[in-house]
Amino acid sequence: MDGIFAPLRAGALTLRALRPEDAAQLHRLVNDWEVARMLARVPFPYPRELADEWIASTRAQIEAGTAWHLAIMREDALVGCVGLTTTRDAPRHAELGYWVGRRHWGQGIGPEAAGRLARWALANLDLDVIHASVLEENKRSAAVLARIGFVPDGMAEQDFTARNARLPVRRFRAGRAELSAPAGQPAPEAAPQAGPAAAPGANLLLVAACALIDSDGRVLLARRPEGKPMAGLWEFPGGKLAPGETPEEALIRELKEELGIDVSAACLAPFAFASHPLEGRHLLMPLYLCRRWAGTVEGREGQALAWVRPGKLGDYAMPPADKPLVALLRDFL
Ligand SMILES: Nc1nc2c([nH]c(=O)n2[C@@H]2O[C@H](COP(=O)(O)OP(=O)(O)OP(=O)(O)O)[C@@H](O)[C@H]2O)c(=O)[nH]1
Repeated sequence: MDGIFAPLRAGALTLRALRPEDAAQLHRLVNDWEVARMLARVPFPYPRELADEWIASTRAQIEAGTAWHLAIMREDALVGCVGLTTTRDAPRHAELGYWVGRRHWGQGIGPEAAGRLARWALANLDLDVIHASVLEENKRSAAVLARIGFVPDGMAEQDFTARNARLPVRRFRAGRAELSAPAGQPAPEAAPQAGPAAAPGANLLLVAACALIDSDGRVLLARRPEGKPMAGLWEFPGGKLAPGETPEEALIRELKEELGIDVSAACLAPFAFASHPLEGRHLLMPLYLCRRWAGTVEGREGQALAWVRPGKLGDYAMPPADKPLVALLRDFL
């Protein structure tokens, strides 16, 4: 096992860091004109030593946090590679690419692997947009991107090493709105239609949230995990009100479930509220402050947590509804 990257499961596939011993298999798959001719930076013929060098460079990039090129494994066999590279001159943007060995084509490996890496990246890296380019003639790859949720983003040109030519490429892009549901699953629940007969407030989404403040005056933010709408954004812990619950009851329950702490209603001080359109509904979210709780704060649902100084809250990407709350908190604390 190597500790530089925790492998990702994608159906029957595993995406893991490339290892030196993958070089021979990788070389066999990529040293194929049908594969190399579609890839911008792959030479043909592909020298065997290049596989060693490239694998070493991918491991250095993962450690530096600049790119994640991963082996697509099915059982013990390497079947292709999928990669995501951060864009140096555009913060919060990255570029996705992948290839699958010819003998493994037509088995749904591309969408499964590329979709998983793209969703993981939006949830775990500081990104908002993922781009991808495919050679204009590469209809198969364009279809894979569309299936994952990528949308067309115009045309461009790129140098293709194996062809020794500059060729037209189709650009694609996807953000949280496009990638929030795993491939093949429906997008987040549709908003109920509030017709003329609907009860007042029927379109409201009631969410209670809490700014936990520690003894150093730092505020707790939690990162929305992969698979949820807006994955990767930071938010105040909390959640939707269950039927019949008060905001305080909902928060006490959510803070126990999400963070493993016990909070009493007397320690929840109402502070401000957010009122914002959200996915066809209208979010109404009271924000409480809490400085006293019992137990140790831990991410019970695998979510990343950060204790943030008020002056640094602006460095964390949060849902649009939270922006005014952050400004108020900064002034208050
Ligand atoms: N907890 C919390 N939710 C927020 C914040 N800002 C904001 O827009 N929201 C939105 O309010 C809703 C919170 O609901 P939730 O967290 O219980 O629900 P969920 O969709 O994540 O999952 P669930 O339905 O499985 O419980 C989400 O749509 C979330 O994006 C915030 O600061 N804290």
